[in-house]
Amino acid sequence: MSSAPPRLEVRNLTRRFDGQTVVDDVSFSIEAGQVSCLLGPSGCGKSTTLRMIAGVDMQDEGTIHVDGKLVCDTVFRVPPERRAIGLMFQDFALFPHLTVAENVAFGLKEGDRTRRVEELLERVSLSGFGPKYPHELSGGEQQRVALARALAPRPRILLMDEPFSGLDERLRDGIRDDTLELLKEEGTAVLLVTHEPHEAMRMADEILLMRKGRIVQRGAPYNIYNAPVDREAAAFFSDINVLRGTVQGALTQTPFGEFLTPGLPDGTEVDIVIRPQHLKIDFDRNGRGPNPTPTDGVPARAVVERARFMGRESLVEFRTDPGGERLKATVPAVFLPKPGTVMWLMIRRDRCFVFPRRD
Ligand SMILES: Nc1ncnc2c1ncn2[C@@H]1O[C@H](COP(=O)(O)OP(=O)(O)OP(=O)(O)O)[C@@H](O)[C@H]1O
Repeated sequence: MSSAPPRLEVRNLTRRFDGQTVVDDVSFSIEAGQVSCLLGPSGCGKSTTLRMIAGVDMQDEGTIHVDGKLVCDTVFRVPPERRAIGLMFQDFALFPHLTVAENVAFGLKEGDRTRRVEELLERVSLSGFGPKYPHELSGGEQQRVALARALAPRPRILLMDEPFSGLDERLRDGIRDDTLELLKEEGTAVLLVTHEPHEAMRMADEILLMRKGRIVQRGAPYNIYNAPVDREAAAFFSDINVLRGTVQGALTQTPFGEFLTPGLPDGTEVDIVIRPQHLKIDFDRNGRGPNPTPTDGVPARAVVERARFMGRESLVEFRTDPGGERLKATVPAVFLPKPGTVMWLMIRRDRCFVFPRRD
């Protein structure tokens, strides 16, 4: 392991507006070549965090270091233009009166300017676009120019705030992948802000899940998705089903049999959370369902309320009978049973998360 300090290190960053704490003791670091994603719902403090790192807003508490050098604390402050930090925001605002080449060259000194502009335009597949003006380009092309412009001065860190949200959905995944490839090649440390879990999963080496000004969980996309820290974190990434129950003797009774809920005192109310893709659907066999198994527990009888085809999968909504619990299941195929059809559901026990209820 290298002993070099992280490219970006944020420690105990706090920001208050009108007595309200909107960024609350946030700490994280990003290595060169790493893409980290601040993910969270609207208003949780993502952009404010970014603005403090960029230097256009100032924290009430905490420090920011770049390559081990202090860039900002509550007294000392390197101005934004001397932080070697590139910015790319949603409305990437190319200068309309400058050509594509002039836009990309904007932050560059004389010298290898022409070569760097050509190199970057080629890299974002826009060779030959140099003399054009922004209004002659599609949204996706403009976004690629904005990326080239942001990377041209070889920033040590690139801050991106919802950079893809203005784009046509069909273009987005391709542009995200191309962007990621270029960022990795350049070795820039990237902090990307988004409220879209899909975007974070696609782009990030590490996700920093933010809520009400705090980072509630951090980790690789796989870990965040498969080991959410609480019910809200699970629900942020997909629809969820919640089975409610009460702990009795380290067990909780559900329509799918007993669940082990060790370590929780008797009487604790728990939510057992399962994603729709981890419900298994089986047919009714003259009033009988499949046999119980250790991995899937006891089957529960359920009646179809509604089934919809979603393109990549079918979403079937059930109501357990007896019990009346609403449950959603997805199937990666066309599966559209009629409302009123009796079926049986089982749940992958290894895919369930148990959380003490908070509300
Ligand atoms: N200059 C300001 N003055 C007062 N309140 C502010 C200011 N800037 C942000 N806020 C408040 O701080 C909170 C966090 O805002 P911020 O823009 O950081 O959230 P966000 O997570 O980026 O949301 P979004 O995804 O909608 O941009 C919000 O409640 C916002 O209204």
